[in-house]
Amino acid sequence: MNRPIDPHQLTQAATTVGTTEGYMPGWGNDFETEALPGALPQGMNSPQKCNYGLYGEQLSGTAFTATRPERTWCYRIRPSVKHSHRYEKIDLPYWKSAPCIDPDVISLGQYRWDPVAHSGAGLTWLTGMRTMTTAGDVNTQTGMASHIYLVTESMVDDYFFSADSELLVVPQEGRLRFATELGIIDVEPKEIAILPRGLVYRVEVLEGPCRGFVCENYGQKFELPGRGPIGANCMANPRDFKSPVAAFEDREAPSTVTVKWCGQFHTTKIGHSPLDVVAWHGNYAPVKYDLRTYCPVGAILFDHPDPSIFTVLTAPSGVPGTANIDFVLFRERWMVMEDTFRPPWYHKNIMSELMGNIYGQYDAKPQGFVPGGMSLHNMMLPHGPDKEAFEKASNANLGPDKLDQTMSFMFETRFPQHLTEFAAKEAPLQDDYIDCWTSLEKKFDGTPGKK
Ligand SMILES: O=C(O)Cc1cc(O)ccc1O
Ligand SMILES: [Fe+2]
Repeated sequence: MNRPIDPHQLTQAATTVGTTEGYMPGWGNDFETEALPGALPQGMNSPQKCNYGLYGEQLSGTAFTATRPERTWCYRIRPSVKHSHRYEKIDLPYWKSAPCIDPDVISLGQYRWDPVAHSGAGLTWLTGMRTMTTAGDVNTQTGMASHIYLVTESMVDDYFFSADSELLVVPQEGRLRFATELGIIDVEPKEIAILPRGLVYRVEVLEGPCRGFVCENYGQKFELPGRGPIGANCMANPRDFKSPVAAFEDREAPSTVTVKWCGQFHTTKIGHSPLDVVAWHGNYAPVKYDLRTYCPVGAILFDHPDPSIFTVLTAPSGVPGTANIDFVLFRERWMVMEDTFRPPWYHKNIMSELMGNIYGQYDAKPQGFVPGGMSLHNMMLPHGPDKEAFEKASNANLGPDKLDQTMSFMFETRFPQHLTEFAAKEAPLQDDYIDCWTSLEKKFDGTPGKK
């Protein structure tokens, strides 16, 4: 059942200069937005009485004392404490958290999956989340989980927030709406969304069925990577990230709020929509980004750079230069390098590489890594182009060549990734994946010259 939000129940801030279709541009800006005139206090955060009888409430995504605190002030119909009746534990058996190490599952290896198929069962954002890998430890706020979501049904009077993580959502099929406390974000394939830790939302199906990938980041928030010698432009540009304008519901209805907290799920009943923030200001907000605006920079004479050149966002681990997670995008681009083996080289990496295909063909794996599919090349395990890609690239005529109609991505983490039981036993794992390298033959015969 698809029940998108009823626009008559929702009061959204008027689009103003600097906004596009209900979104405000800029990564990490200090935004201000109000859905009713004068709802936002000016010049201070906590007036003795807020206009319209609203309650002021701060949502902090960083420690109060962080160097650059990230927080948002919300002016809402009811404070969030009104939402917290007793919590009851519930089971969402397919949504796992680290540490989740199953002794019967081997994670050491190279793995690839076909797209997880829709089952025909009605699944929501909560019941349709399928964890593939976990890394680190949710209790120490390190590492991540990767998930596939299969969503066919809207949440109706049901709301969710994750105290454990921010969620990076990468749609591959269908259109979703995130109706959040801070406004509405719609996403479709070739776009991404980030839902900050602690933010309450409801997920609706705008066009189903919906499938996609989620990186659940237990650690420090994603940020734009330092650009170094690349300078101020190209890659992901700050203005292409969009946060929603304020939108609220004043609706009394028996509802539930489910909370993910230290890897467990609890639910509580409330009597109204918690999406009741009439105005807000701050720099801790959900955001969407169109991957087509990512401007790739690469080698323009010879050789193949490290994939970090395609980093869209990075989540620091505390060790400088060593990310908890890098989100890396392999998109359409020109290949122009002279006398160069152009696809990814063979390699082993201390970081572990979880990849997903959004659409098209990935250059190192022309077959088998299909849209909706995933692969995992875990810590220090060798991988690289399959036989077909190797032969083609070693013998190609090296004119300028456009890699067209292609978008794959990588969640790369400093921690080893552990397969869930679902990934190892239920998801469509390709048993023959490692055979893609079997037929690479020895070409060395002791004589110099190119073979
Ligand atoms: O393994 C992969 O396909 C991802 C990747 C791409 C690349 O261009 C260089 C290194 C790398 O790990
Ligand atoms: Fe790799």
